[in-house]
Amino acid sequence: MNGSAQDQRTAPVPTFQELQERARAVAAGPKAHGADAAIVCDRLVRIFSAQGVEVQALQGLELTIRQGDLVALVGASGSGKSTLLTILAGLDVPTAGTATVAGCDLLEMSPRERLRYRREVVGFIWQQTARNLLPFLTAAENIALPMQLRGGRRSRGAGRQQAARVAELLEALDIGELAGRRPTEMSGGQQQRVAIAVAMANNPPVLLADEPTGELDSETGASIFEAFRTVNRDLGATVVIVTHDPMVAGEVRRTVAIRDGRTSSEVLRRTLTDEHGEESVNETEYVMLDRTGRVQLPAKFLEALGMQHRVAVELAPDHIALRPDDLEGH
Ligand SMILES: Nc1ncnc2c1ncn2[C@@H]1O[C@H](COP(=O)(O)OP(=O)(O)OP(=O)(O)O)[C@@H](O)[C@H]1O
Repeated sequence: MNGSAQDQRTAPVPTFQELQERARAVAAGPKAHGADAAIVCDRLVRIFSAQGVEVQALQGLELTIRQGDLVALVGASGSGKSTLLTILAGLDVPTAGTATVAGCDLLEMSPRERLRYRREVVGFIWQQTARNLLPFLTAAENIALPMQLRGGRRSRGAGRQQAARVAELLEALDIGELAGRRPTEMSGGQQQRVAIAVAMANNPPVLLADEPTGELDSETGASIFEAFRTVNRDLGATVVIVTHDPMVAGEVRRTVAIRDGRTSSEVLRRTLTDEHGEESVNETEYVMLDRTGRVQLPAKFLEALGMQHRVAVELAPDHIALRPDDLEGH
């Protein structure tokens, strides 16, 4: 811009640096609860009725997952993990409560919006390797398919963009040599890595996986987990993995346990570096506190101290102490 044009300006145009500072200030300002979350579930309930019997698979589940997190969901068989995941995937609808994923309200979507949601907002990986890929297509064709189904107005260059995205995903997940192979020509682990690329084809902000390493040996499982880490770190997706695999649960920063259709406890892991540069992993276990003040204590803690029915509770300046009931029978 020349000098005379600058002189004619009435309001000064902010510099790039000023704009950056403003953006930082807005980002650092106060936020509503869950505003920066990828997933927020509030009092989520799912009741199934089968042959006149009602099963409460989710019983008021609360869960917040931040953008960019890599989270494992664990819990006993029948605790409600898959029910939660299928709701988050837009494949099932809760009976009550609210669930929001990447700003989409899962209870309010029209069928058309739900279809778009499943194609563009969440990627999903099933445990059964064969369920994730079409058997008559090669890996590269499987990865291109979600982009073709997304459709919209076909611009010139769309095909080139799709081919570039396929190449990008093949490289990011280190599966370039599988591009021309059909699922029957791949191992289970290779199929799952291709499945992760398929799920990420339309660059969804959230990736969900139900027992993705369930059919694989532990070494192959570790390579699949590495692929999830890549997707989380390099492609920026928030990743939620339902797993029984202790290796997976032990590697993520956050493990959320589900019990009887509710989030019951979680473990947060932080890597600490001491003054000698030695790294150690610090694990802290948390239990959920609901809005009425109820907490569900880990069964192993209760068993260790023989706590049942009633516990003595005492307020200290910085904590609440729970002790076995020493007046039992009174
Ligand atoms: N379609 C359905 N109809 C009836 N009951 C169902 C249905 N889906 C799930 N349930 C019931 O809901 C409860 C939770 O099931 P869910 O599959 O979510 O558990 P899970 O924690 O994923 O178990 P697993 O680890 O064995 O997969 C179980 O009691 C199950 O029998």
